[in-house]
Amino acid sequence: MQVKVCGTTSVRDAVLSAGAGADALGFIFAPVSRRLVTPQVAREAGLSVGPSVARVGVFLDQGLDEVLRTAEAARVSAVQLHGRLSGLYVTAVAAYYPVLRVVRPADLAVEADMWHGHQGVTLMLDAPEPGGGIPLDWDALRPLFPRGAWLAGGLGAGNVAAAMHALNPAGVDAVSRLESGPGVKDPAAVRAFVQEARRAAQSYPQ
Ligand SMILES: O=C(O)c1ccccc1NCC(=O)[C@H](O)[C@H](O)COP(=O)(O)O
Repeated sequence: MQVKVCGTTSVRDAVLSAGAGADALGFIFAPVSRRLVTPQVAREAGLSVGPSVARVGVFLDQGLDEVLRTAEAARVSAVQLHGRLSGLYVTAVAAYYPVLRVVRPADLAVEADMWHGHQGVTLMLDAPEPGGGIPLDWDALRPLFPRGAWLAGGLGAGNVAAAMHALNPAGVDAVSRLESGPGVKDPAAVRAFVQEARRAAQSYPQ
């Protein structure tokens, strides 16, 4: 079970999240985000935590060229793709990086079929508004949730165990509930989130 802390905007927060035990850090390169980070800062932050922590570049409806150039400049180890994207586009990115393909509940069944058995693409179920802090209806999604998929959407220390119990995801991801302000991590909230996710993973192993 993997734990990703998203919306990293500084070396300080990268070190904090890695120190708390996060497996992956998210760096958001979507201009609409209040957690936008430059490739240079993301690269520096990635270097500050070492290679055992995955560095995930996060994009929303951006051109293929922009995604690949930004990912290269930031030296990320994986790419997370939000938005209305064709299968061809996702496959093209997956030729270069492991992909977390983010889907909304309404698209879950179709996308799960599309990517079933594709080694380089992992699904992440998220709320319709990324980074919005709104949890999904986990019980309603239980029959649809694919094995091996990740879960995001309004997760924090207070609810990650219940979400994992309901859906048994392969990874969890969060941002809003881990912040003291947009793009600034709350150290206690980050530590508690990682700790609770680990505790829940021991109670409900994959
Ligand atoms: O968080 C953002 O500002 C954001 C903007 C545009 C695309 C993606 C974004 N975040 C991606 C994430 O991976 C978030 O962690 C995920 O959506 C969950 O967010 P939250 O519900 O706030 O925990």
